[in-house]
Amino acid sequence: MIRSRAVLSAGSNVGDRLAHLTTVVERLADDLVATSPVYSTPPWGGVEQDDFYNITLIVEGAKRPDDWLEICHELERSADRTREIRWGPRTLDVDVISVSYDGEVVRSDDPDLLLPHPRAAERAFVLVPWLAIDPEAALWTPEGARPVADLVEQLDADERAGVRPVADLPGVGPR
Ligand SMILES: Nc1ncnc2c1ncn2[C@@H]1O[C@H](COP(=O)(O)OP(=O)(O)OP(=O)(O)O)[C@@H](O)[C@H]1O
Ligand SMILES: Nc1nc2c(c(=O)[nH]1)N=C(CO)CN2
Repeated sequence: MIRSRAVLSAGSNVGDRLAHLTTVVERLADDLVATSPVYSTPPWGGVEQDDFYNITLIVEGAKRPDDWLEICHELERSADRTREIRWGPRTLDVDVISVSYDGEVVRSDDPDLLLPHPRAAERAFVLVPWLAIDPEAALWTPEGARPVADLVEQLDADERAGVRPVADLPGVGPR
């Protein structure tokens, strides 16, 4: 099978947030290209709740887009993730932000796997960690491919400032 590269975003704001994010890095260890530091991030989406810890990861392997999504769901299930409130508190949320084959970005309007993730461009908690591990990163948006650095610049200063690095996961700093 042809290798694909995916950008994944993981977040947690219930229970041991670092432990939950560590399960993601451990599960993906064989495919890992880069893991961002852990960022503390204010809740996005309007629901009052505790701050999240977030990471963005770049992974590469002989996998189809659905395979990456399945791993995300498997990780959420292992963390006993429940979905009560949209954009509400959760032990672990893992989203597929973008998938590409040899630089060619996959676009999907399948509601089970929208690609690139339609809300990524608005989320400092995705973009800031992504930029930290790939300063050249680009995200396909309805306006075309946009450098992640420009998308970050265009976010509210407050939103950007709220996203703060707090830790590297044990043994898995950026590389
Ligand atoms: N790119 C994607 N990554 C992850 N899930 C996706 C994606 N596109 C569609 N989905 C679907 O979205 C559904 C809801 O996912 P989830 O509960 O994680 O949403 P959410 O994290 O609350 O909100 P958001 O989608 O805004 O991040 C899942 O059933 C999943 O199949
Ligand atoms: N800061 C931050 N906010 C969120 C997050 C997240 O991972 N980080 N995930 C959500 C679920 O969709 C809703 N809001």
